[in-house]
Amino acid sequence: MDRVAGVSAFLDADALRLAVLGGLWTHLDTVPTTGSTNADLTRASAEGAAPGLVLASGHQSTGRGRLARRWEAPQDTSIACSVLVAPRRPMPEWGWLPLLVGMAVTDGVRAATGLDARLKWPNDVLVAGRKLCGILCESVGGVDDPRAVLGFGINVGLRADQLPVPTATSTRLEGSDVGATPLLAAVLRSLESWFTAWDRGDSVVAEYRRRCDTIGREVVVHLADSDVTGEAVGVDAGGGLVVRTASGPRTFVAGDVEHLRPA
Ligand SMILES: O=C(O)CCCC[C@@H]1SC[C@@H]2NC(=O)N[C@@H]21
Repeated sequence: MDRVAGVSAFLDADALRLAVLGGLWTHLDTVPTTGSTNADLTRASAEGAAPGLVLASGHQSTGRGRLARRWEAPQDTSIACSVLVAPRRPMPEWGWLPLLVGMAVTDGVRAATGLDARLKWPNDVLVAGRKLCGILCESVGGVDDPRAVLGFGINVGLRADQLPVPTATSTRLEGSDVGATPLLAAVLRSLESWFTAWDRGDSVVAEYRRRCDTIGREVVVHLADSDVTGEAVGVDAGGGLVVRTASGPRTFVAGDVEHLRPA
């Protein structure tokens, strides 16, 4: 399904424009419902839209998750948002993009709700150990004009019986009555600063480490065909997790990480 134009009662487009447009974000739309905001911006990019575009919705009928999973929530219970960017960093460093979004969501949630949001590598935003946000970044455009769609979904008003899995949570369930509009504005402002800093070549590793509960812990990295145990010691220039294992350091660019104990 394509996006349905109209006024979203959940996300106030005028207030969001006032709060975030003017720098990196150049154009912002909200819609009550759509298929997938990532799909919409992928299409918009192919049709010539300029980077800086933001699309947010209170509902998706075919929301995309990682590993070809679905990402869905009842109408106006979860923020679905995607932004179109044109990173200048070399592509091998684009593994940082989902990490930057995770940092921005962590900071935005903390600023707008006061909740103690933390990161699990690469980009799981957790509150009280439960997942508040899903992030999906996709490369679009050609070799001459590479771009990325950065998509994130933040659970806001979901009740316990509406959670997709028991390990998920929402700002409401964690005790915050924050509205979707101020929360999204805080996340977009933070994403602008983290993306801009990283894109001009600043190191953001120390700031990522400060927000991340994975580094400094004993972890198990679950791979398709094996499990690797060791101490997570850092994140490299490509966004990969560096783990000190019994057989030496290894870097993982993907994998499901389980936290064991503090190292
Ligand atoms: O599997 C995950 O954890 C990632 C979920 C990403 C969901 C967001 S919601 C906005 C954007 N549009 C999509 O279709 N997916 C992402």
